[in-house]
Amino acid sequence: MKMERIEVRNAKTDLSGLSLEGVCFEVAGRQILEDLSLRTESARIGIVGRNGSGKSTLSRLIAGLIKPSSGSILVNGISPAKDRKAALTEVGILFQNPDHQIIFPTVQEEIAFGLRQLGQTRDEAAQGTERMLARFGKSHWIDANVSTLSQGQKQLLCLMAISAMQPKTVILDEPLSGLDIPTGIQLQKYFSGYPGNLIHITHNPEDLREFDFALWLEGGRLVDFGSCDDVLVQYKAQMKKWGATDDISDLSD
Ligand SMILES: Nc1ncnc2c1ncn2[C@@H]1O[C@H](COP(=O)(O)OP(=O)(O)OP(=O)(O)O)[C@@H](O)[C@H]1O
Repeated sequence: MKMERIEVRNAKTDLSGLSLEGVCFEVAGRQILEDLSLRTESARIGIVGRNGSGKSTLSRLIAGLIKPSSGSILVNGISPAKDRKAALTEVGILFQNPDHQIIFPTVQEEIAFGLRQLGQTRDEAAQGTERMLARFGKSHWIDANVSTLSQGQKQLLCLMAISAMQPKTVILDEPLSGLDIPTGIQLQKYFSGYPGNLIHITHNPEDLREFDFALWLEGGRLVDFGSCDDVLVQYKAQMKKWGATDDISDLSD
């Protein structure tokens, strides 16, 4: 168990990558995350851990959607919860369930909204939306009502909406888990070529094949972090061990 180690890959500054310093998160008197500290400049960060270990909560903190109860979080040198304007270009998040993300009734509005948030005019946002749809071969979706899309298609819409904004860091909160195999492979291919940084939450170590850094959460605490290969070897061994027990009451709470 390594709890307090700080990694500085390339002891420069906080201006690139992810930095957590004593991050705690509490809700309704319950400690969800406890004293998370690490620093990395890796462009590909995986987050693993069992159900309920705090992965989604950490991803929302990193995206700045919620604030830590104590401690600080920097993504590429900015505090996403404090500097919401800068966060728009620094960090985007793709949720597991697209219904938690989509807020507009039509495809056009959903993609254009993010671009308007970045300060683009209505015309610029409309052009950016058309370009993004064309890039994914979905120009015919422009006037589609979101309710007519399947889950996988909605996930692709969320991906296009995020990609249009080109954030430096994209957080993937298990976005592939509800998709059919070809769609999952295609999205994974798209992400592996993403020019910015990726933070990928997953239960499947296979998703992190090309990743260089991983952190492992259990019960809201950091069990391990560092080289992805090293962390995943330990993680897989422990998951197998826990999976081999018959005690179903031992499921994470
Ligand atoms: N707003 C909240 N109020 C109360 N409890 C919460 C809240 N948000 C999260 N939790 C609790 O915090 C713990 C961590 O939840 P979180 O969703 O971050 O875990 P996770 O690792 O993403 O789980 P999964 O892999 O199942 O998606 C869970 O026990 C959850 O019930």
